[in-house]
Amino acid sequence: MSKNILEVKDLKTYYKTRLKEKVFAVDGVDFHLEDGKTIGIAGESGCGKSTLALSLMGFYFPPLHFGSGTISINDVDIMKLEKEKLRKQVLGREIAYIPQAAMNALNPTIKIIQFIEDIMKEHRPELTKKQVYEMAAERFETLNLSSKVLHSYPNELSGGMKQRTVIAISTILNPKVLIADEPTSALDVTSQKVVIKLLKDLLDKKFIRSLVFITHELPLLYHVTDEIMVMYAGEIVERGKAEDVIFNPIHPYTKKLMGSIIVPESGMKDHKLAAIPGAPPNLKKKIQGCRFADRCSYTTDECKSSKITTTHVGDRLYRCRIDSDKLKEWYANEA
Ligand SMILES: Nc1ncnc2c1ncn2[C@@H]1O[C@H](COP(=O)(O)OP(=O)(O)OP(=O)(O)O)[C@@H](O)[C@H]1O
Repeated sequence: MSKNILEVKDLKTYYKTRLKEKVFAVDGVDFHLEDGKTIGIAGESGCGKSTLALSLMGFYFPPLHFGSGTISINDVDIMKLEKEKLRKQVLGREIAYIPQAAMNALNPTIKIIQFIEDIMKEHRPELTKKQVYEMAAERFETLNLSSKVLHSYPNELSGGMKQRTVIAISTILNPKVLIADEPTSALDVTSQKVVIKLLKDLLDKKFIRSLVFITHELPLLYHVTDEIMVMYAGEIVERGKAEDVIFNPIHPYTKKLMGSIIVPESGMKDHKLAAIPGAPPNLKKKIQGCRFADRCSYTTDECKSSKITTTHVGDRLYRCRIDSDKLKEWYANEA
C-alpha cells in the first residue's frame, strides 16, 4: 500500500454567522488519499463539499473556523504550521486548489503570463522573466494550450479556455495534490470533456500526482476518479471504488442521488428519474441519529434516535445502521 498524501481525522469546521450562530458544515470527516490516486467528492448543493475543500487547504478566514481534528498533507499537520510556512511551503507546492467559478475571478486587467510571474516571484525568485516565460510556454504547449494564451487578458478567452488556463496556472509548481471544485460546471459538454482531458494529462505527465474532484454530478466521476466519497449534511456517508458507488450504491442517499441524475451510461438509460424528497437538515442544529432519516424510504424510529457509525465492508464504507445486504435486497425488489 502506498503512502497517504492526504489524511484527515475527525475534522470539524463551522461557519459563524453575523447572528453568532454556528453552521456545522464539516462535522466529523475522516478520509485519506493515497499518493498517486484520485478521488471524487459528490453530494447535493449545501452538503459541505466546498467547505471541506477550503478546510483541507487551511483557509480558515471568518466566517469559516476550524473546530477540531487533524489535517495532514504529506505527513505534515497543517494546523500546527505557522500561516507563513503553510503559504510558502505547502500551498501551491504540495497542494493546490481551484475554487468554484475560479475562471470568473481572474483579474480582467492582468495578462495570463503575469499571474504566472507573480507565482514564480514568490516561489522561484531565482528565475528571470525570460526563463519564466519559456517555462510557462513549454508547459502550456505540453498541455495542448497555445502559448499565445499567455499574452491574452482573461476576458479574451472562451469559458472553456479560461478554465483550462486557470488549471494550468494553478498547477505550474507541480503540486502533489490538486483539489478542483466543480471544474466542469457552467461549461458546455465539449468544454467539459476538454477540461477532464486536461486533468488526465496533468496526471499522466506527472505534473500532479493525486486529484480530488468535487462535483454534484455523481456519475461524471465514473470517467475521472478511482474512488468516490459521497457527502451528506457535513458527513461522509459512503466511500468506495467509483464503479461500485455509481452502479451498486449501498447508502440510501447515494441510491437516491443516482436516481435523481441523468446518467448517459449504457445500461442505465432506462432508469427512472426521481427528485429526492425534502431538503437536507439545518446544519445549525446538532442532529441526533441519521441525518438522512427524514428523506429516506427505509427509516425506522431507531434511525432517528441511535448513534450512526461507519460500517466497513472490504474497501467500501457506508454510514447507515441497516445492513448492506438488507439494503441491496430492498433495492433489488424495488427495481
Ligand atoms: N459563508 C457562509 N456562512 C454561513 N454558512 C455557510 C457559508 N458558506 C456555506 N455555508 C453553509 O455551509 C453548508 C455547506 O456549504 P458548502 O458550500 O460547503 O456546500 P457544497 O456541498 O459545496 O454546496 P455547493 O455544491 O452548492 O457549492 C451549507 O449549509 C451552507 O449554507
